[in-house]
Amino acid sequence: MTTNLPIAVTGVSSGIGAATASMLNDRGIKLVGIDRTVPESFAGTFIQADLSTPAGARAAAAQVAEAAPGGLQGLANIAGVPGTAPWRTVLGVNVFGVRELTRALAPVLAEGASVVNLASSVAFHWRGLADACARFALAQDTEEALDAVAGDAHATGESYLFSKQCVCFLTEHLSAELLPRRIRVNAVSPGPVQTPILEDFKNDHGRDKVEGAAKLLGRFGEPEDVARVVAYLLSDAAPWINGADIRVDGGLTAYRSSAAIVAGF
Ligand SMILES: NC(=O)c1ccc[n+]([C@@H]2O[C@H](COP(=O)([O-])OP(=O)(O)OC[C@H]3O[C@@H](n4cnc5c(N)ncnc54)[C@H](O)[C@@H]3O)[C@@H](O)[C@H]2O)c1
Repeated sequence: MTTNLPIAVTGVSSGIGAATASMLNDRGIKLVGIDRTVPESFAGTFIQADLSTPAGARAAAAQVAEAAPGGLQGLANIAGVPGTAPWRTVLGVNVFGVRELTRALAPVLAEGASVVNLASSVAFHWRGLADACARFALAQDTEEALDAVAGDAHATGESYLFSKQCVCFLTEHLSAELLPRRIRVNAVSPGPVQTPILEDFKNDHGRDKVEGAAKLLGRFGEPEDVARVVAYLLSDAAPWINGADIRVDGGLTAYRSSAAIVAGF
């Protein structure tokens, strides 16, 4: 949609969120940025907020709505925390932060607006866990939902992976929820990208595995590799892409998954 309404972007103080904000600003788009950390530089209205609780996300949404009285043409849910953080925080920010902020901002998203959620290429096989994702990500009471998965080895021991599997599910779900208003909701799933979170991934998943990916691909992804796709999905150039998950990983998932299939012959 071509309007001069702003786009709200979370996670603008670092990495992919900062690169997305800068790219959108270069294209003349007004911005409302949200992060728990104040950015070193940001062109637009910045709102400092903690998205780890539904109350925090809803308070952020109220401030965004105030900063954008005419409404929004888009929302990019980019803020996220790695699996080295406590699992409740990982699930709180990465799953409920996305759900609560999107639903709280839905009334101010203009008809034809676009929402983009940052998932991850590691969540590629999420459909095998779709029921568990739906049960968790759609729970009314988020504290109850967190308590309910406290004994679940996948949800707590692999909280980052589970959180991004839930984001893939939520993207399809929110896309269906917002379809009557012609609001598109898509996910972008990066492979390893050179941002501060990468060091946590190395600690969480194993240094050799993460660095091996860069050796295979020739390099790590750059924040701009991902920001470019987020900006595309937010734009008029992608009017018929809705409910999709776009992998941006230099071919890593295809390589690993085809190798696993061939090895199984
Ligand atoms: N970098 C990668 O390799 C990679 C790969 C796959 C997916 N991702 C996803 O991309 C997104 C962006 O990651 P990045 O690489 O730019 O990481 P980053 O650490 O550089 O940036 C994350 C941003 O989120 C903000 N944030 C974290 N918790 C918050 C909270 N409670 N409230 C508000 N803001 C909060 C941080 O302050 C930071 O500015 C994340 O969702 C991440 O999971 C990254």
